[in-house]
Formats: sequence, C-alpha cells, structure tokens
Amino acid sequence: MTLTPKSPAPQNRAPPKLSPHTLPMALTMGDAAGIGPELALQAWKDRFHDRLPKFVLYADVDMMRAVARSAGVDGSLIVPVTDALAAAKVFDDALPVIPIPLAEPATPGAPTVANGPATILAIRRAVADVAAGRASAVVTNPIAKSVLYGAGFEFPGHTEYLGALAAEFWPGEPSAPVMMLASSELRVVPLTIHVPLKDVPSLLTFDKIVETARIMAASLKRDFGIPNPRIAVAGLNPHAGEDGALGSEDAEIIRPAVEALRAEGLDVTGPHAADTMFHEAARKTYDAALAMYHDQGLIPIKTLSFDEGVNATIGLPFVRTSPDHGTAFAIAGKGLASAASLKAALKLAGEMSARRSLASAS
Ligand SMILES: NC(=O)C1=CN([C@@H]2O[C@H](COP(=O)(O)OP(=O)(O)OC[C@H]3O[C@@H](n4cnc5c(N)ncnc54)[C@H](O)[C@@H]3O)[C@@H](O)[C@H]2O)C=CC1
Ligand SMILES: NCC(=O)COP(=O)(O)O
Repeated sequence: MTLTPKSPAPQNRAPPKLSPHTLPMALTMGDAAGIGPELALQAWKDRFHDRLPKFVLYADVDMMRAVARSAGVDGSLIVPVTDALAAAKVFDDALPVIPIPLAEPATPGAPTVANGPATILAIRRAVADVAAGRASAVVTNPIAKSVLYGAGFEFPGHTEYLGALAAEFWPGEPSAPVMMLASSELRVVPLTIHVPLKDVPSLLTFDKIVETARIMAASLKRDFGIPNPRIAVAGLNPHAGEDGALGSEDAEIIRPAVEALRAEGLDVTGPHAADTMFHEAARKTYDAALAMYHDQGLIPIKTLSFDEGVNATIGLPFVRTSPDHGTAFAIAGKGLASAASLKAALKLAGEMSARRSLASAS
C-alpha cells in the first residue's frame, strides 16, 4: 500500500505572485514525536540572528503550541495559515503553520503508527505547494522510517517518496532523486541508500554509476555554482579491489564507468580506496565523492560535520534539503537538540533556489 493521501495536483502553475526569493520554504514537521517540531520552533526563534530564509511549517497546530509552551514561548505565536503565500507576511512576527492534524496527541520520544499518515501528508502538501508556486523549496524534518513502514509507507525514505511526488506534480519533467550529504568539509553521494549491506554488490551497475555521476555533475553546476565539478568515485572493496585480489567489482564495474564518464568530458576519477579518500588533503582534490553504499559515505560526513551537515535531494525538479540527523527520540522534548543542521538545511535550500531561479531567468 502506498500512503499518498490525495490532495489535488495543482491545476494552475501560473507564475507565483511573489518572486522565488520572497516565497517561503515549505518545512515539514517530520515525526511529531521526534525532535523536528522543537527544531522548527528553535529555527523560527533564531530567524533574525541566523538570517534564516522565511519558512512555513506543515504541522499540527495544537502540537506546535504545546512545543512552544514547553520552550517558554507564547502559544499564540504559532499562527495557522491556509496559504503558504500568506505565511511569508506573518513570518517576522509569528511562526506560520499550515495545519496538518495528527490522529492522536504526540508524546515526545514515543512515535505512533497512527500519526504516520499525518507525517506523510505534511511532505505531500509541502511538495504540492512548491509545485503550485506557493513555496520555493521543500525542507524536511526527520521521519522514522520503521514507524512509517508500519503505517504502510512503501518508500525507503524521503528521497524515493519525493521522486514519486515529482513524477506526479511535474509530469513529463526529468526526475531522478539522488541523495547528497553536504557540508563545508565534504559533499558525498551514496550510490545505494537504504538497502542491506549484503545486497550492495548486486546493485552496483555501470549504468547506475554513470547516471548518478551525471546527476551529480549537473547539480554541482546548477545548485552549487561549480562550473567544472570534480567527482571522486570510491571503490567497493578494500584498496579498491587490490588489482582483483580483494574483489572484482572495482575493476569490472566501477572503473569502466569512470572511464566512460571521463570520455564524456566529465572530471571523474577513481575507483579510489575508500579508506584514504576522505582525509583533509584528499578532500581538497574533488568537489564531491560518490560512495558505493550508505555508511561508506555517511560515516565520513557525519564524523566531520554532524552539526552542519545537510541532506539534499538532487536530480529533482524542485529543491529539497533536510538536516543530516534523524528523529533522535531519546532527546525529543528535552530541550537538548541542536537546530544547527536544520538551519544549515534552510540556508542551503535558499542558496540552491536562488541559483536555480537565476539560471532560469538568464
Ligand atoms: N532525513 C531523515 O528523515 C532521517 C531519518 N532518520 C531516522 O531517524 C531515526 C533514528 O535514527 P538514528 O540512527 O538513531 O539517528 P539520529 O540522528 O536520530 O540519532 C543519532 C544520535 O545523534 C543524536 N542527535 C541526533 N540529532 C541531534 C541533534 N539535532 N542535536 C543533538 N543530538 C542529536 C541522537 O540523540 C543520537 O544520540 C531512524 O528511524 C531513522 O530512520 C535518520 C536519518 C535521517
Ligand atoms: N541516512 C540518511 C537518511 O536516512 C535520509 O533519508 P531520506 O529520508 O532523506 O531519504
């Protein structure tokens, strides 16, 4: 079963009344029992100090008022709005919320399957508003995958769900969602994402590597403003296979893909031994790394930049970013969670949107 509560696809994609620079970001609540709601409030509180772009939150209003009160913020500063466009006008004075009612009250740290559909609806509504020109980009708070699977969610995570929403709301436009983790230290793309490690070798193909590296190169130019991006591709096996002695995938799949990409004129190198490609000097030799599996790429960036890492979905017809961390149920509601990664996600979404709108205007 695919949980896609139906709201109509936008009928009218007339140009928005406000320029993309003044449209709010569409920020989802994530799992209501996780740290997303308190991070959204914290980001709003710090909006001027941290020069954050305006955003509208897709969340349960009563839940947000409870979160506000427990943080010592007047609940009346949580203001329901029916339209994301109206949100930009109230953002300076109050936190605008597009109401997404929960099925039951949320308890921090105790997620429920019953609230799964609201978590999913928040994502869908945010994407629909970007498609309708009412918001400039989607920024998501963390979801607990296992909770949503229990609610019938059929996608491994946001990345794949956003790909399906892109196909629905931008029919006919190219869409191939690719996960990129980005910080000032490192940008890295995991080729395979939420799959068991034992399945990784069979999922590595020449075509997947070539397609993913092309999407990376295009995004590094379009979204990050790097005219001639350099991409370093990791090997799969220790020492990138040690000339075949430690595995065949590096020589038989990854190297031919790198050679094909280079023949296209892209600045792609590899396969590199993964254990030595993330140290400081090595990182200076490329603009983004392509890792073969989730932890190969996410361990280095979360170790280097847990506080400011951002997860961006590239290859979509719209901008989406997210903090690099998860729901952190153990600390939810305790006032311990850092909003730094969410703030970085809001800022990066603003920069990516600005670059895209500049490129489409020229
Ligand atoms: N974009 C998304 O929706 C993501 C969702 N997840 C989900 O989150 C759930 C929990 O995953 P975990 O592996 O436990 O990762 P996690 O990131 O939620 O927690 C890992 C550790 O970091 C701490 N932590 C996380 N965010 C923090 C913050 N903002 N400030 C201070 N400390 C923080 C936690 O307390 C915990 O000790 C899983 O269900 C997973 O699917 C995980 C990563 C991304
Ligand atoms: N480990 C990264 C992660 O879980 C984020 O996935 P997604 O929900 O953004 O697809």
